[in-house]
Amino acid sequence: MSSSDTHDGAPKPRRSTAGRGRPASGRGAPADKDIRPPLRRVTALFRRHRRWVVALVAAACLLGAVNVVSPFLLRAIIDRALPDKNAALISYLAGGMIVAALAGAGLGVVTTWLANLIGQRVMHELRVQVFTHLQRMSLLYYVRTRPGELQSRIANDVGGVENVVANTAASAVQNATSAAAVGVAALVMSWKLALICLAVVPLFLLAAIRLGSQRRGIARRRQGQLANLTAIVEEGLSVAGMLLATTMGRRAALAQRFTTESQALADSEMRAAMSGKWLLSTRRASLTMVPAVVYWVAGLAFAHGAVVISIGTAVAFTSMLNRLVGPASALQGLGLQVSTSMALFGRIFEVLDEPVDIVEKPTARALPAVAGDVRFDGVGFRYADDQPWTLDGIDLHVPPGTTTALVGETGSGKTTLGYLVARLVDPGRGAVRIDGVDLRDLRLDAVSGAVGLVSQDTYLFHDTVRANLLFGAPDASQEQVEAACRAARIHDLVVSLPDGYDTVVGARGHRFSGGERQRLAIARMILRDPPVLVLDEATSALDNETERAVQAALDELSRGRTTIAIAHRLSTVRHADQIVVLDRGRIVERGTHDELITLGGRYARLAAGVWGAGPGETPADEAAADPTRTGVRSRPDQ
Ligand SMILES: Nc1ncnc2c1ncn2[C@@H]1O[C@H](COP(=O)(O)OP(=O)(O)OP(=O)(O)O)[C@@H](O)[C@H]1O
Repeated sequence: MSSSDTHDGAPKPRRSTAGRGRPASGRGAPADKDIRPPLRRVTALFRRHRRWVVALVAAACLLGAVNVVSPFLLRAIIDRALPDKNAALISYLAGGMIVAALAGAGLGVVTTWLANLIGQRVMHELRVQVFTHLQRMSLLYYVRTRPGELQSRIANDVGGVENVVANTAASAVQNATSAAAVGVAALVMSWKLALICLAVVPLFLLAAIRLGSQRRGIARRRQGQLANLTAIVEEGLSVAGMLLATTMGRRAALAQRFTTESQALADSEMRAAMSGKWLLSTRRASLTMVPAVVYWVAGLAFAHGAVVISIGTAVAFTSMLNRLVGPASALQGLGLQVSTSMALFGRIFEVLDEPVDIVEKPTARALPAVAGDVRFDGVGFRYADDQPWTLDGIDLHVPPGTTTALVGETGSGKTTLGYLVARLVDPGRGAVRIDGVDLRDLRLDAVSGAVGLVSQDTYLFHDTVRANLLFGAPDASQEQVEAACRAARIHDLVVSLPDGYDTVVGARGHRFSGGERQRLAIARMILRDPPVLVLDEATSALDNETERAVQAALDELSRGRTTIAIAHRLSTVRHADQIVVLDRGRIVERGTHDELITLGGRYARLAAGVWGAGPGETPADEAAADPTRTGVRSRPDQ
């Protein structure tokens, strides 16, 4: 289970900072960067399936042998059975050719089946490996990775390799063994003729090598362009992207970007399809010319009264060479496909090599009964080594069951502090502890079981209300689901819908209003029941009734839990056991509302500016406060 399991909602994206820190491959790596992996690494993927690989090679060798039997039988028919007019021998030899053809067909099916089996298993494992590796990546990785890039790596790159491995592995093995068998049989039949024919092989190899590197370059570019296209689709054809493009009048510009990328992709596809076609055609033509040379040499010798080879050998030899044309062409084509797939493997390994920054120690422990005591001991954090500290010298104690409200100007580090509690990021200095245990010494599922994060950007899957609610607590009963929804003040609304709890929430939950989505997220967290809660209150203005419903739901959720709230509501702050004021990553004030108002410092100024709150105010004054509360925090990117 990942540490983000209890996190309700996707952490806020940061357009402005996406480029900072270590560049990730995912952030639009140059499309033509050479990332060819070592062959050893690719073959290692197949090692687990070596028994099947041995079976495949055995079947293919058998197929190759069966395929060269017929020319020998043909030679015997022409040179022996026909001159002797031996009917029995003719039937016997022709029957043998029919059996060989049938056996060849059967073995062809077996090799195809085996190759697909191996290919699909390897690709399935690779796909799962990429997905699970990416799942372990931290929040920061996702912030800096372009949307759509990872989908492209899994769908286009693994899919591309899959196509090559599964579909052409069979013909690779079949053709290689067939070509080898034909070579051996040709030497046995007439070594002189065979040597003449084999002389052209090095030329083919040279051509194949040159074409291979050309193809790899094209493949790398093409995959990069595919990723670009996927990213544009992901960004432009989502609810948020469509809204942005429409309201900003950028639909045409987006379509133009898509058109340009699509055209570039079409050009690459064209180049890929045509690369080396002339070379290939010339080579195929020269192969088909070889039989003419055989008849020429044998014919001239025969015309001059010398019998170099028998007519049967000449016919059988050329029929065997015909069997070489197919495999040789296929092999050269395969060489190109292998080059292409190596480029794709390179892109896949690049993702697999991305280091995981939030790791679980081998000695990590569980946390059986969590009291919910949260402590920051001298915590410092920065998003990259070359950046200033976002948080510094943070010493904070949040006793079990109490509420701490974080307030401060925008960019002061409140959200980052919340991320540290949920171990979405690790501190650079000091330690964050729950019940006295450093989060880095806990198992990741212990952290996600202990800390729940409700962010303002509620994330719901495109699934039913029930499935979304059960995401964090799959074993919860219908009664528990309903109780959670009642507590979150959303049950009545859900049951009033025609499909009730089976209503599909739509992409990212857009079938529901912002306030309803928040309450669904709160119900989901109530079901999950974490002892520690990080609450990022929404800044968006809700109407009074929704506001009250959300507030009641939040109160219900926080009850009995250690709550660290990034607070925007006066009620949250006023009732907090402790208010912590952050300024440029440092705690500058702490105390209760009344204490801090009396102090007359930064909090007092902030409270007066945002809520109009002054000394001695009662909670009832809240109703008169500015409901938008935008002064504390504004997010240009939301
Ligand atoms: N992924 C990131 N990479 C680099 N810098 C970041 C990243 N996320 C946040 N920051 C920076 O860290 C600082 C603190 O950000 P944080 O989101 O914690 O502040 P905040 O108090 O929650 O602000 P707001 O109220 O606007 O949400 C800001 O200067 C911000 O630009």
